Amino acid sequence: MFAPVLPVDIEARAISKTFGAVPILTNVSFRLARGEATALVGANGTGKSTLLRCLMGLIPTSDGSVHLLGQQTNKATVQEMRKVRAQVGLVSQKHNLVPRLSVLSNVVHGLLGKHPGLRHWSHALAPRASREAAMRALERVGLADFAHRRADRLSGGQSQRVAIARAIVGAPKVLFADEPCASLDPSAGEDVMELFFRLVRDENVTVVFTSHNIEHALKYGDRVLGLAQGRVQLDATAASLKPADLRGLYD
Ligand SMILES: Nc1ncnc2c1ncn2[C@@H]1O[C@H](COP(=O)(O)OP(=O)(O)OP(=O)(O)O)[C@@H](O)[C@H]1O
Repeated sequence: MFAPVLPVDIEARAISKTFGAVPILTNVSFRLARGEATALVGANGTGKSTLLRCLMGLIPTSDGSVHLLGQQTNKATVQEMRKVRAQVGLVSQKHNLVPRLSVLSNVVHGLLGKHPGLRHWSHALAPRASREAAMRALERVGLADFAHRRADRLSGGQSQRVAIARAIVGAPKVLFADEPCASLDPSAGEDVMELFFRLVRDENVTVVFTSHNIEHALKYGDRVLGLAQGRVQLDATAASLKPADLRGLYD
């Protein structure tokens, strides 16, 4: 019997990226299967965030191609890209909530990709189904009681949980997380990582996350991709690695 072949949700084919004349990413290739969590690690400035932005189609590659959920991003029409983006969520290092709006409105914003337009700007305007989906997402991150609080009256850990609710409200197939707990203290950071990975594992979401925390990379990643000066230096299952194998990336 052959093991079933999982669909590939994200593929980088020999991608390179330069800013001006400066090479940032060079000949980066990998394929990430459905439901796989990949930790992207490497020293400061080695190109992790740039790679995430290329994978999401937010910036063009200089060479090579990205295939996200079956769509070659540099060949996609605006409508095709919109369709892909509606199935993709992002959790960034700083939660990027709109401070003056309610927690619930901020979570409703997670549906803007699926329903572009003013109605998904504020929970008061949003259709009932969207408000209910946002409430369910808040329940899943344990913050239903905070739905009507202003976003700027939350702690860092609570804000990041709201950002997670916003990322999952549209039931994405793929989630990108750029140092999701970098701004949190170790205990709040651990809670956020536990919660995030419990939710994504429940839904078989494909995840790419960056982290400077070697323990997190090995604990939450199925696979670890290590970048050094914009090249893939390490590509292995987390189970086959020890912390020392990753420390070399920081020398
Ligand atoms: N828009 C841009 N224009 C010019 N250079 C850029 C731009 N964005 C990033 N860079 C440069 O690209 C390099 C890689 O940056 P990037 O943010 O991808 O690294 P990183 O691995 O995510 O770093 P960190 O771990 O510090 O977050 C850096 O030298 C950065 O200055």
